[in-house]
Amino acid sequence: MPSTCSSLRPRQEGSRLFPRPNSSILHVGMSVAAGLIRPIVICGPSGTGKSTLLKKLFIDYPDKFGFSISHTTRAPRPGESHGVSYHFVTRDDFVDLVKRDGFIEHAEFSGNMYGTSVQAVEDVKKGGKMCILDIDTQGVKLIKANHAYLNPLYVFISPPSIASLKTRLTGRGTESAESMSARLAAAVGELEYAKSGAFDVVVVNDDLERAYNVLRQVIVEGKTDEADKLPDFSSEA
Ligand SMILES: Nc1ncnc2c1ncn2[C@@H]1O[C@H](COP(=O)(O)OP(=O)(O)OP(=O)(O)O)[C@@H](O)[C@H]1O
Repeated sequence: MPSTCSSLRPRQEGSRLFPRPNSSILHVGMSVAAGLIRPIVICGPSGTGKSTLLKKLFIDYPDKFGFSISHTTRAPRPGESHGVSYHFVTRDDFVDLVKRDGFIEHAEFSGNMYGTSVQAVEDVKKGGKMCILDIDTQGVKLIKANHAYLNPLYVFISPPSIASLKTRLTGRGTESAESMSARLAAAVGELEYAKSGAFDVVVVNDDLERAYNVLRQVIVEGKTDEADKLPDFSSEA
């Protein structure tokens, strides 16, 4: 399926809708007019509400965001077409693109390779739209290390507390006890990474409408000064 730039997690296939300041770059709207559209990196612990927030954004602004097409080595399914659902490529071609550093991130699931290419992100930009990359901290580190020229705005979606994260993951009903522990353990590392100042903007997803409004102002209106502060999780860690 076409998706915004994706995190390539297995959940992407099927259920995931979205495969992720400095004062000179605050005005996304103005940047669009000037042809300087920045990709938006959205990152945050699993269960913090990234998909929920992005879904609202896409509904409210259907024309503002572009869809990047992922690469895969799996065979097309009925109804899927090349360059629309995915770029369907051979394993040799995929590996060749990996070697040429053509992927922002790539991963293998169930014997098939998937990747978000730099070209796919740039194609969205060329089309005059913002590409949202919903990726994990590993992906953020890869972009910073290898593809910093993409110059994204790094947005961290934070839970109000680790306890609330646990409640949301439980409420979503998608996780086994084992997966829940793994996600919560990963969250601690992700929050530490956010604390290091890796993100331009933090949005605390406490009340959904409030958080959505902050995210909307940051992404659509370029008002990064409306963003939140990272909560202090030290009493919970
Ligand atoms: N502000 C909020 N208040 C309460 N519940 C919320 C809020 N935002 C999202 N949720 C709920 O929390 C659960 C997790 O949200 P969601 O699936 O959007 O998280 P996610 O960050 O995209 O997770 P993953 O990275 O695992 O895909 C969902 O059941 C969602 O309805």
